[in-house]
Amino acid sequence: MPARNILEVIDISGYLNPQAPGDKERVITQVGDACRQHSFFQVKGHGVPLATQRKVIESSQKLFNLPREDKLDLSFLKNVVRRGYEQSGDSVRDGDVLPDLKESFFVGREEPVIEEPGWHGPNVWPDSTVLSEDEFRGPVWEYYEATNRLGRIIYEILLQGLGYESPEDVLARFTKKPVVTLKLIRTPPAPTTSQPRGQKSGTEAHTDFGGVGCLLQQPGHDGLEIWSDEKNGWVAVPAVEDVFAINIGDMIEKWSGGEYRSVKHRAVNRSALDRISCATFWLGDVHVTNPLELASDPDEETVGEQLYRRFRKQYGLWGVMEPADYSRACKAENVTCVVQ
Ligand SMILES: O=C(O)CCC(=O)C(=O)O
Ligand SMILES: [Fe+2]
Repeated sequence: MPARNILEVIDISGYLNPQAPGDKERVITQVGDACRQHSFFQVKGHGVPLATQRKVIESSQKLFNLPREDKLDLSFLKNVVRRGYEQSGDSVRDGDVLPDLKESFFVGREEPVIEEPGWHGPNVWPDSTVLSEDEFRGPVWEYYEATNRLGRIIYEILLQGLGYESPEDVLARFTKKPVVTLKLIRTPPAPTTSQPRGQKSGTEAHTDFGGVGCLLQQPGHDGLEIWSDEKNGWVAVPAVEDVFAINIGDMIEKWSGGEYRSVKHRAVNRSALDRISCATFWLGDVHVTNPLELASDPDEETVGEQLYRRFRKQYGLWGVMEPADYSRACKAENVTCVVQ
């Protein structure tokens, strides 16, 4: 396997629109090698239109620039399907004393009613008098759909790299209604005064919960750093327009028997300006256990259970609800909840 640069940008257009025999296979090999060596790679030629990327960054800025009260009206902690606004300070990473500084906004698959508390239901959108459809909901949804497609394609490529010749058949086992979450993030500049223990900025060091993460950094606003065992240090990933950073989460590490590992990363904004990033996490169906034959899981943990385990820890400070509590919360808030 040729040694690959951790910051290599792989052009996946040969997979999406092959022009010559071997184009698809070349991409599959490049991605597979990058995953085995670094569990991280970047892509161009991905099919997400540039205009869609630019608009989602502008829309995110508009949302985060709203008055704090307007944002807190949309709080994800009040929402039974965990959509909406996460204020700075809500999330704490393993081993850290103080919480992340970043603020976020969560969007997921749009369902008309709460089908499954904690997972599937309507999104939370700012009222159109606060941010019009054109200013926020439209561009954000367009981006959600485009990166939903990209995440699925990356999964397809990863599965082929693991030796599955018919990725569609494998995907059919765990993606009937996959959880796909978009997180819009604003990371403030790192504080200039000396830091209390554990708090640097933005998003502290962590691995992602689940499957494939597709991250767009606001061009020119670096921040993402990947841990490299080889270098025994952090590697800064430059924020280049039209390039997505892709990383593997804990669930794929488990499912692939460690062949693809979950990479530790963090976001530190070393500039004087705010930084926007947009992360789409492509997971799987809530109730499936490992659909691959590469590793057995004696606990038979489902996708949903894995996510809850991590989510509870990360937001434990604020008492995140257990699944059963969601239906009670639905009743209390008088919202439709089809799961009791
Ligand atoms: O903001 C970033 O660049 C990284 C965010 C991230 O790693 C996450 O939200 O899981
Ligand atoms: Fe992450």
